[in-house]
Amino acid sequence: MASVCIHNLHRLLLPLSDNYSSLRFTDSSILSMAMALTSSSSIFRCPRFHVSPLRRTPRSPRPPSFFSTIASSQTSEKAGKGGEFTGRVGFLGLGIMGSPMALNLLKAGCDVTVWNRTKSKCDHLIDAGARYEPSPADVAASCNVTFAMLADPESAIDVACGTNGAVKGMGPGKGYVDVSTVDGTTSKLISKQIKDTGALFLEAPVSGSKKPAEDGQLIFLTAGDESLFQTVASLLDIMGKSKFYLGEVGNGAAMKLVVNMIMGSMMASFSEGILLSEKVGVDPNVLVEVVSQGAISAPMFAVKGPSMVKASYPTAFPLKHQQKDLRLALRLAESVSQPIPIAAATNELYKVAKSYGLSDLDFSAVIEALRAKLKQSE
Ligand SMILES: NC(=O)C1=CN([C@@H]2O[C@H](COP(=O)(O)OP(=O)(O)OC[C@H]3O[C@@H](n4cnc5c(N)ncnc54)[C@H](OP(=O)(O)O)[C@@H]3O)[C@@H](O)[C@H]2O)C=CC1
Ligand SMILES: O=CCCC(=O)O
Repeated sequence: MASVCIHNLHRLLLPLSDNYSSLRFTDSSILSMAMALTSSSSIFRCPRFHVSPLRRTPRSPRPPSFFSTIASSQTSEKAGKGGEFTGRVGFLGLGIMGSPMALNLLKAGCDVTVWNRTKSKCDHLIDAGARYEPSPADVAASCNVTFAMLADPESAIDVACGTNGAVKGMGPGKGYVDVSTVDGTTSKLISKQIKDTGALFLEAPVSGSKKPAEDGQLIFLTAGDESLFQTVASLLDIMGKSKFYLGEVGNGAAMKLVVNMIMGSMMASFSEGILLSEKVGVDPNVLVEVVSQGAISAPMFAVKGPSMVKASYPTAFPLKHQQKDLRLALRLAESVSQPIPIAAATNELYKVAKSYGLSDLDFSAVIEALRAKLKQSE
């Protein structure tokens, strides 16, 4: 098995090494990856990552999901309801995800107060009935529960703990729900500062992109104060289709990073496949169709594939955020001494894509990094 593994890794990684100056895979590094893969039977055993107690609480009946092909109009259950939560809801961070999430709360009848670093992004929500406060501290002070959807660990910490950060407005009886994708260390830091005020904390990163956010079809990966999870359950149900409670703070972040690590590698592999099919004269549109009918079918391939073939990358999940998540997943793996060679190579590819100025395009634009190198080699 070891020799097969070494051979395959060799074939996989050496071309990358040849094509990218930033990718340096030597025979010895490939050997150590292969040894890690073959000697670590834990890859095939139960993972060391425990998410106990785990509870998944899907809503019923479910409106159609983003990728569902079932036509249905069951979305009316969201309309006109603030759920069981009757307090004031704050929302910090109104980017691609935060904006539709806050809008869905408003549409459901919630009393929502918004803040965003770039104030103009609040305007359409204010028009839709939201209140506005000039700082995260003011939002937290005027609301019972405050959600935050920020770009990365640095901005999540700054908005929560910085000057005029949410912590300054928190206190007993309040709750802070961070739905940004960050690492566990960041989440624990924010949790501690929030809880030191007497307030409760829940991390709740989401699976699902722009369209699921618009459709209220996100998947929440929550951890932290279970009583806050119960308090905001009806709000999560407005914004999402299911929610998982995963125990202590850090488990939600870890789950999210593992999911996005897999997603980033899948997208990189899919990109290579599209380019190889083009190169050998096989219609990549047909490839997308074939993939969609087989065992490796995934909604992501079906949704992104056709536009990737047309070299169109309308941003749903910015490439810079995917690279951030790979970076954080590598750190997570490092913290438990687990080799993740595929994710490591994938991260290098996304870094190359960023260096080509693709950061703000959809993460499917990673194919352009491969395409550019292909052209250089021709
Ligand atoms: N897009 C997607 O498909 C998904 C994204 N996520 C995660 O959700 C989070 C948000 O993603 P998304 O909405 O796409 O990202 P965007 O880049 O569209 O929005 C980022 C938000 O963070 C704010 N922000 C950035 N830096 C700072 C700072 N230093 N101080 C204050 N505010 C700051 C931005 O404010 P401003 O408007 O002023 O720039 C904006 O509100 C990320 O962690 C991402 O990984 C999770 C699931 C899916
Ligand atoms: O973090 C981004 C996730 C995007 C998705 O789940 O489609």
